[in-house]
Amino acid sequence: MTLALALYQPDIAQNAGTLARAGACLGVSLHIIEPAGFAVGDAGFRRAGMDYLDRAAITRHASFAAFEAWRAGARRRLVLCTTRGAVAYTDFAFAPDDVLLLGRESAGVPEAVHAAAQARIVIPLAQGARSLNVALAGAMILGEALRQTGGFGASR
Ligand SMILES: C[S@@+](CC[C@H](N)C(=O)[O-])C[C@H]1O[C@@H](n2cnc3c(N)ncnc32)[C@H](O)[C@@H]1O
Repeated sequence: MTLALALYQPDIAQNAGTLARAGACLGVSLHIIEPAGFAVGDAGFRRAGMDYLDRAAITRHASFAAFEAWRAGARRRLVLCTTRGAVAYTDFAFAPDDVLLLGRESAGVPEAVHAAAQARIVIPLAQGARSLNVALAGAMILGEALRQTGGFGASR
């Protein structure tokens, strides 16, 4: 089993498409927790994902509850990437089957989702900076998780 990315109610098709392409290139599945602010057939999603979307493993979950039901069945840990994280991502010990959850561009995740995660990790930022673009944050954290777990070059 390999790492997975999950997007909580993403607002911006281009960000989700960028992460779908990253997932396809790096052998990582992508879970989209609905409702999203765009249809998965959206032109911006397809433009960002390009032909890599044909190779992407994308699962759409109708709600956070549905996503949690899948995750419970799969027995996978939920690692929330959040500007309110307690642990720097470089100090966190990733497991090869972790699910890395990214929040919504406009609002992150609600408290209940924050509380449901087994870990909350942060990319420490310069003083006064609020947050990174979600696709960039996802790429940085996924890169570290793949490095730690020997996941580069593996397939799903
Ligand atoms: C644009 S940010 C959301 C901003 C939102 N106002 C908030 O405070 O959560 C979108 C998502 O990118 C990820 N992200 C952005 N910057 C991050 C950071 N420094 N550390 C960890 N995750 C980050 C988080 O998953 C976040 O929910």
